[in-house]
Amino acid sequence: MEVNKLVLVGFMGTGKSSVSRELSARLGWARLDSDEEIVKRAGKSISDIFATDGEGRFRDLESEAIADLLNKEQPGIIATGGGAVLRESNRSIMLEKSLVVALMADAESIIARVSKDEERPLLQGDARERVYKLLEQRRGAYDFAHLAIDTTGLSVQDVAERIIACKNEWNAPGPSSGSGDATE
Ligand SMILES: Nc1ncnc2c1ncn2[C@@H]1O[C@H](COP(=O)(O)OP(=O)(O)OP(=O)(O)O)[C@@H](O)[C@H]1O
Ligand SMILES: O=C(O)C1=C[C@@H](O)[C@@H](O)[C@H](O)C1
Ligand SMILES: [Mg+2]
Repeated sequence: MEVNKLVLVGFMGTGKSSVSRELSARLGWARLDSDEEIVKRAGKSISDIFATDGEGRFRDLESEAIADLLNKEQPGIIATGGGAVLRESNRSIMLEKSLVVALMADAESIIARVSKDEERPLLQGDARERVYKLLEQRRGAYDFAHLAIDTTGLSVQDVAERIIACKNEWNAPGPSSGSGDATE
């Protein structure tokens, strides 16, 4: 069966939200974002959820949002929060229901990208130090994805093009369809 969901996973600032917008425009698929869904459902910002309800509550809302978005009938691109991969239940539903793409970038690119806005509670304080520490803690956390793309030095458009090429290859009929090692 042809894949009709793409899930983007990756550390903060690797471009999941931006690339999902580009993919949605090119494929005509719905653009869904677990962070945005959580904010909509909770009626408050991610920083407020962390501050008033705690990270555990945020993670529960995140798991619910991811499952609900993946269970929609319509084709879609789902950008996930940077920590969505931490729960095994999230990883398994993503792998079951979609083509999972991990976006990567080197630490300095991530720092440059995330310093443009303040909406990341886990990077409060010294963002540079926090990025290096969290990247170390999450080493390997995104390796479960079906494919990985290093976005360092690539534009959002370049990344979207590569993902579409991989999706088409994944769907293509043939002996290696869907089972080959598409990891870049
Ligand atoms: N390939 C890229 N090259 C340069 N800048 C980029 C690239 N991808 C994203 N950006 C910029 O980096 C910033 C963060 O991107 P984005 O919000 O898409 O990341 P994210 O992975 O969704 O982060 P989060 O996990 O925190 O939601 C934005 O300002 C975006 O314009
Ligand atoms: O990496 C993380 O744990 C997070 C990333 C963001 O997308 C948000 O989901 C939230 O700030 C937590
Ligand atoms: Mg995002």
